[in-house]
Amino acid sequence: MQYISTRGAAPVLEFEATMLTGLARDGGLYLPEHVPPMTQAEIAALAGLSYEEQAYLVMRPFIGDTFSDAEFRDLIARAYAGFGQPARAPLKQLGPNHFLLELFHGPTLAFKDFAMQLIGQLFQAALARSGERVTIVGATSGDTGSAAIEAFRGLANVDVFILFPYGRVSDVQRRQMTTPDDANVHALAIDGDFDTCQALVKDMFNDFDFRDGVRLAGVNSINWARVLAQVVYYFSAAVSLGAPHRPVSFTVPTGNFGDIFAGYIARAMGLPIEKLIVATNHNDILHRALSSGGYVTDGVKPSISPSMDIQVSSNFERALFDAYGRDGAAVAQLMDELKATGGFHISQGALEFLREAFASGRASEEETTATITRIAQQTGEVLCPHSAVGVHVAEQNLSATPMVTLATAHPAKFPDAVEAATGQRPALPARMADLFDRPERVTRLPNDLGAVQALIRDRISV
Ligand SMILES: Cc1ncc(COP(=O)(O)O)c(C=O)c1O
Ligand SMILES: N[C@@H](CCOP(=O)(O)O)C(=O)O
Repeated sequence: MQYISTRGAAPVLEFEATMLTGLARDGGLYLPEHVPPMTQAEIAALAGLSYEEQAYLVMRPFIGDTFSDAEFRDLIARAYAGFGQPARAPLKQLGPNHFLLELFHGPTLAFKDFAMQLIGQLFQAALARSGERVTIVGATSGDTGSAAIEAFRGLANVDVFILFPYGRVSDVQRRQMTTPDDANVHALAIDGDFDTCQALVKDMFNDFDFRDGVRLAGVNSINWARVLAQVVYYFSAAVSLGAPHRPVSFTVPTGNFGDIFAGYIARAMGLPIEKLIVATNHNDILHRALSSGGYVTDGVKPSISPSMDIQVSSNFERALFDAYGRDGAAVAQLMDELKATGGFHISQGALEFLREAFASGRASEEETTATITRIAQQTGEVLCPHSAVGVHVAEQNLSATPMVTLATAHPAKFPDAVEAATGQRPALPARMADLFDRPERVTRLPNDLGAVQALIRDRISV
């Protein structure tokens, strides 16, 4: 299995190098050269298997000979052993044809754990073999950061630097990043928004002296392995609802487009997904782009679903690559235009391609709060604000096809928004009960590439 860049001008890589590289050297994102299909019989055979076995069967064709079969099975088992639910991703019924896929039972209470716990294992195995050390740098709007820290804390051959927007993550999210006391964990509060943090990370990857000097690695969803691990739960949910004999639709609370792009890969592998519905909060660039063809940034507005406060949605580039017939030069031109002018127009042909797979909707702040209130009253399920955005949009798109909405975080990560909607403050799990008593360790930095790079060099003594 070989991986190519969305901008067509970076080396073609095998799985291991793709995973350890993160962003391609031409600024693009890696994708498999061909998506390996699963037959109807292979999909049907997933029903009733453990999540771990489904994960092995779905991901195996993508990893080439990076790991032996036994090693890969073992790494998957280790990755999910710490999840609080035997089903890993339980499916709950919300309404007659509407289901909720709970993805928040991992160690940091968000869907990010599904991928991050696995790539933590894959990195450790690969680095143990090569004897290399890496510097992981990640941008977060709140959840990726804590998931990455949890997956890599305490490892001898990894330093992990997480850039989060100062004052724009919830208190629980911030403390999850600032309270681990491991020497290899570095939480950096940046003056700016998530897009600022993500741009700094990409700039570090595009500075080859720095990149090679510190042996930079990325664990944002620019890393293909992150997307791959998220493909699995689309299969697990769909087969439990009757796939491949019955199609299913998914609504996905969306920011950086990584999670929904994993659904797109599942669909490309042959999973009968009728529609993938992008659900945004009032940072609705993706909804506007799919509605009008204009992808135009207009500044990140804080919301009660802060993890989706994103305007420059990294993984949309992967979808554009397919929509433009895998023409890397065309994608590079769009991305240059985005950087220079803050937007671009999607061609009619590409837009039609995207609309065949994706639909979209948005939820206002009021609609999000009202959805948390109503669903708690009707079903007893307490949604986090991101999941509520998803449920609101899904409800506008219900049909005869079963709809699965992804519940992407635990409500206790966003207690203020949930309390405002339900009158009840959701409790953190017992293992996190002392989160607010632990001392915080964080460095505040301006939006200045040189300052961030200097700090990283200093901390790792390069
Ligand atoms: C809780 C939550 N929901 C939804 C999203 C959006 O997911 P994606 O960025 O993959 O579109 C995020 C951030 O990634 C998140 O943390
Ligand atoms: N919502 C994310 C933003 C980063 O997304 P990623 O999937 O590219 O890591 C977060 O919580 O940090």
